[in-house]
Amino acid sequence: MKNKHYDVFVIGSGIAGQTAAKICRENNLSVAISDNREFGGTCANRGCDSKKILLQFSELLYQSKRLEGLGIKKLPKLNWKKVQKFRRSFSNPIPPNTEQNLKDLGISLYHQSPKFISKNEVEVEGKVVSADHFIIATGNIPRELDIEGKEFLKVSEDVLDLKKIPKSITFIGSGYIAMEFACMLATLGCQVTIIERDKTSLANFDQFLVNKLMTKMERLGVKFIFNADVTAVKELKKNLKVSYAVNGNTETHKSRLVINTAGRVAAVKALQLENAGVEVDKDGVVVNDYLQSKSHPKVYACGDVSNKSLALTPLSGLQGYIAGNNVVKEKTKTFDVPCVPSTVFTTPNLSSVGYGEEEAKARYKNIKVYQGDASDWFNAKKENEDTYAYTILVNERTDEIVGAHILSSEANESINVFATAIYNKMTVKEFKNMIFTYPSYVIDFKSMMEN
Ligand SMILES: Cc1cc2nc3c(=O)[nH]c(=O)nc-3n(C[C@H](O)[C@H](O)[C@H](O)COP(=O)(O)OP(=O)(O)OC[C@H]3O[C@@H](n4cnc5c(N)ncnc54)[C@H](O)[C@@H]3O)c2cc1C
Ligand SMILES: NC(=O)c1ccc[n+]([C@@H]2O[C@H](COP(=O)([O-])OP(=O)(O)OC[C@H]3O[C@@H](n4cnc5c(N)ncnc54)[C@H](O)[C@@H]3O)[C@@H](O)[C@H]2O)c1
Repeated sequence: MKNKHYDVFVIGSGIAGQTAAKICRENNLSVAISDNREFGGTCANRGCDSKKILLQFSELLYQSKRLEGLGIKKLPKLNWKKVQKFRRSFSNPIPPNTEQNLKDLGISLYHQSPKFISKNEVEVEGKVVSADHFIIATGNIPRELDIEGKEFLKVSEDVLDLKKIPKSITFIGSGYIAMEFACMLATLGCQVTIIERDKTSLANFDQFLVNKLMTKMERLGVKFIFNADVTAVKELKKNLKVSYAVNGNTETHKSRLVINTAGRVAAVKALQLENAGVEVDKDGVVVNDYLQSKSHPKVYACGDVSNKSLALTPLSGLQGYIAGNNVVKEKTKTFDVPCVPSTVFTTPNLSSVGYGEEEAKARYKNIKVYQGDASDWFNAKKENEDTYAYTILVNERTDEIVGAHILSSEANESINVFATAIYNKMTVKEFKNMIFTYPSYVIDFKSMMEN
């Protein structure tokens, strides 16, 4: 077996791995990167970007439906084949372009999963490769459900790649992925059912808003089944039959497709990390604030696969930046969870930044909660949209805004204004002193913070 040595060996070519690899290379370290799938990672190949491209078509149809009879005479018709062709025009070039870009920087590429064979060596493509540092950036993969018939389950990337809109679909779990796809497919005429083990959807989000979102989704035709444990999937002639336990009874539901959206776990199995003594817990590779493996400091982990991540693209990029810099110069940067806005791209969007109500109440003595339904405000009415609501949290002692949660058709953009405000510790008074464009959703934020 041939031997090779690099200063740094990066595993995974998503945003985290690429960012770290480039920083190391820019600092003249010899760098290799491996991926056992197409280069470029989840977000660009089979996640955020593909999803947003598809969603804009269902959103356009939804907007047209809202305005049907108010000026829209005929609803647009979708050519799904063309929609998919358009989506692929973004995702197909990602792997070759990513590879070329990395090669141009002088980074060596491997197209296989490495296996650790000692603390500083992996076996990959028939070679034993040693490195001074390893950076694990292998991301997350769907959590396998250990149920009868699990081989019939599809996952999120199959939904992104649908050749046609199915007549019916069932999602197991109602987190980000299921809720986003459910809105898209229901709008496109698919019968959507969500089977969730918990008593609610999106348990980490503001439940006042989640309840309004679920009511809206029910109006779109989505059926929710809560407190249900899926036990089996069976193949019928045309459909799949899902069996689930609810209130001590076994019930069944039939649909054309069943999607496992019951969460994602760190992709570490193939790496044989036990041979390097790298500790892993239920959230991923156990790292310290420098993103160094706690049990093996020459190994770093960044992005979704680290146990300090929130599986979001901007955070994975940030962690890649921190890990790369710490490899170049030890202990130069630490990861403190920053103020992270996130959006569930549902209909309407559910966006959130800062503390939730419970967290804020636990952290501060007195919290002012501005909460309400804004569906009769101008912005919603002009779109004939029936769902628009908010929860904004303010530390009463300092008047600082500490959390904002918005359910609106464009919250994915406007939440960034609250992200800026919270990051800069703005008070309500300071926020209200700002001039915003009119008419806009952002200017409504001032009115939301009235008594
Ligand atoms: C459907 C979907 C929609 C999403 N939408 C959003 C969104 O709208 N906004 C947002 O912020 N986040 C979104 N996310 C999450 C976001 O995609 C991830 O947080 C982000 O891509 C993680 O980046 P990463 O570099 O850590 O990992 P990844 O991008 O997953 O990269 C890991 C890479 O490692 C490779 N790999 C895995 N195992 C091995 C191995 N053994 N050997 C070699 N290589 C390996 C993989 O093939 C992959 O290329 C979405 C995720 C999904 C699934
Ligand atoms: N817009 C975005 O930013 C975006 C979009 C998609 C994904 N992501 C990231 O990817 C991560 C993974 O998303 P996800 O939707 O797969 O997971 P998730 O963790 O958000 O949701 C999983 C859901 O499945 C439920 N569940 C778990 N086991 C179950 C079972 N056996 N039966 C029924 N329900 C079960 C959970 O209670 C939970 O509600 C997210 O946490 C997020 O960080 C982000």
